[in-house]
Amino acid sequence: MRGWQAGVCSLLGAALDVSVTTVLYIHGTEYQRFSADLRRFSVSRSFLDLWAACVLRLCLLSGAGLGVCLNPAQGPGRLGRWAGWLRLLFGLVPLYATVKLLLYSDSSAFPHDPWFWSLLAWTYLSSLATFVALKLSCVKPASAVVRSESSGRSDEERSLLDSEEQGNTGIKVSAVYVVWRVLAFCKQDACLLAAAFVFLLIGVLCEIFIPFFLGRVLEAIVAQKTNHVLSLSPRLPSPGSSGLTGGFREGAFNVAFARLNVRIRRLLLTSLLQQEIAFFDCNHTGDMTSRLTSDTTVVSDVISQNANIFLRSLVKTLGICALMITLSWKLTVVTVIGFPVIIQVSDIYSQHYKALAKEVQDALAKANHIAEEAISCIKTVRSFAAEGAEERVYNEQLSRMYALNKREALASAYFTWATKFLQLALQCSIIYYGGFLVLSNSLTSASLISFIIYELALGDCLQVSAMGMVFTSLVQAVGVMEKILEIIDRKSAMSRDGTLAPETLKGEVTFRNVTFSYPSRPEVPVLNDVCFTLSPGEVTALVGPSGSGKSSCVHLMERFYSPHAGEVLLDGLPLPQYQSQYLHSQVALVGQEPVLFARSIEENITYGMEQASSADSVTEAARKANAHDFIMEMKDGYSTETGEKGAQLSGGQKQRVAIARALVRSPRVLLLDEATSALDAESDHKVQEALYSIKENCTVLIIAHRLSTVEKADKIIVIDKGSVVEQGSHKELMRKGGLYFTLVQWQTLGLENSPEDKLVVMNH
Ligand SMILES: Nc1ncnc2c1ncn2[C@@H]1O[C@H](COP(=O)(O)OP(=O)(O)OP(=O)(O)O)[C@@H](O)[C@H]1O
Repeated sequence: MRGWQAGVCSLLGAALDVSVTTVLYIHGTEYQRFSADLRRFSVSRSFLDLWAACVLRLCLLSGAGLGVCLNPAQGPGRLGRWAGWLRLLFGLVPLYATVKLLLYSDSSAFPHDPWFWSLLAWTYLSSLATFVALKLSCVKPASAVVRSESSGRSDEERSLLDSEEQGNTGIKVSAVYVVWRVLAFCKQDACLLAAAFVFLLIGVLCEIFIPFFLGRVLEAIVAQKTNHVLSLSPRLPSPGSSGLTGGFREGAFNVAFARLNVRIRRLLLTSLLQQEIAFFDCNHTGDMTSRLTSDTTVVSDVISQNANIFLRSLVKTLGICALMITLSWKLTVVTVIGFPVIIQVSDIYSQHYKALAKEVQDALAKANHIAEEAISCIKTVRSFAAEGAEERVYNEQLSRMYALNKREALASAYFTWATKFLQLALQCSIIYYGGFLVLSNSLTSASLISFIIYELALGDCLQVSAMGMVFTSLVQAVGVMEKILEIIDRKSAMSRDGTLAPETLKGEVTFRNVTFSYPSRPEVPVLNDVCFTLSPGEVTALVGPSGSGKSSCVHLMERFYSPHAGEVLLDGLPLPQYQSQYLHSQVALVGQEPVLFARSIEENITYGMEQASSADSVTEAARKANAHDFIMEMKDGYSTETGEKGAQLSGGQKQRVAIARALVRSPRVLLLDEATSALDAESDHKVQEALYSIKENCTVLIIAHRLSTVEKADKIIVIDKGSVVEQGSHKELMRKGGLYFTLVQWQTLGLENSPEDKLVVMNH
């Protein structure tokens, strides 16, 4: 419902409310009740106060409704900020009505007064309706923005635009949904949890009869000076059985939540690994690893520690309430009066705390990211003497987190004060009213003693010692879990449901009118209507000034991104039609900065291969990549550990291992993006020879700044500012005297070929 519609409904509802309340209050037509009650108001007999409360509700609702109608854009938001306090205020009305019920219950007219019962029922009903109206008025108006601009964009861009509006990961989830999902994750352990719950029920049942028995015993000893009631004790459930079941309950819950922890971590990593590359361009690695490491730990710890206590307290609360009602419904009403206030205070607190918990997690993830980046790039940090700067940035994030922690602590303190105060007020009311009931012979002293013990136990269940703390922690866990679910539920913006996996593949790659820009910077065009073909059995070189879009072509061939317009075809069929696993087994890439994993050289070469390849094929690939000799010179040969990201190898060694890793797969398409840039001339020559020798079975694409390495290529494609400007063999292009000629000339002079350099040369 739109904001203004909810506002109008609120106004109409408020008018109806005041009309019905007035009719019920004056018993239809007895207008003189107003003047009579004004002259002789009695809190236990007159109901003018209930009518006045209704008028107050009318004023507040009309104000809120008018505000939303007159300002549909900002009204709901503003009202939303005050909704918690308004609900608290409106919640006091049914509480006050309940007090009136108790006061009026002593009157002889009480049981047979239909007007009173109607007025009471209407007050409860209208209070409930007020809550609903308030909720609807806070609904933000539906966005009228039609996303026409985004309709022409690729999936990734649309997804990233959504991400900007909804947070980095693109999905927002509510607290109810979070709890629902956690329960769904627990479905597989339903039997274990059911067993734990049965133990919990038995334990709680054993516990809650103890105060009942204690009341009888104390009354017998103190008032009747006898202890014969003690003989009843063996027939009552003993605390011993509660301890026994407690152990089983604890164990079963812990096992179930350990399994939940494993499941959440597995799902999270699976979802992360399925995301499109653009997602990682826009989200920090630190944030993602923080979700996997600290956030999942927080969730599993909090849930395993607190869900058990929470459930136990909840069941105990219900059992205690049932016994309290059987002891005295009037005293139970007095006790229950405090509940809505406690719930509302908890609600306001939980909203605030949840938002804070999320901010703390964000600040922590940012701090982690800074530390992680500084440590992993320590050489760069040291070479720029940036240790101080890194420390400063890290400290700033920690200070931010500390400030948030302080706000969390303050909110926690307020919550404790509020709940403690309410508990005290409730206990005083029960003792005062209970004493009155005993003195008027409406209640036995044994029942009062039992009731007071129950009330204390109920306080323990609901307040800080049990449910309060547990509630706080669970709210925190919900905030953290929301972030985890955002990732688990995120569907990759790039479909990976292609099914093609032909037995034979020629390896012809075609760029057909490809236009592309990176999803993280959609306004910057990178490729413009690019057309070219890489033919099987040929070595093709892609050359051009730095930033002209060469690596971007490779990214599209690897399907890291999707083109904005046009298509990339493999053997005449669009890449998305191929099965992802198959595509990457047929198209191998050696990137500009190849990444090795902290494993042995052999494991790095065979990385990701489903079928173990023979030692011979590994050696063969390493020989072609001119890596075999240096590997054999190492003490552990192919078992040598490469260190984190291959840090224990030189740049050239890393490149050669990476080339071997590509060659061992016998790919149909081999993409080499500056793959030999760190090699010395001799190694480069040997690797180039090997690459030219495998071209019979393979389509080879070479991107190289060192133009001497591409002279022998069957075809050279020259790309500039995202467009193909020339194509042909080295000789043809040299004859043509275009950009390629200029670049070669410039390199022959020994200068780098930046776009600026190129322009200067062209002008000459
Ligand atoms: N992940 C990315 N997100 C946004 N923009 C990018 C990304 N990668 C590259 N670009 C931009 O795309 C353009 C083309 O980059 P690309 O890496 O394809 O050029 P290149 O010709 O391979 O350059 P070089 O020879 O220096 O490697 C550049 O302007 C670059 O800033």
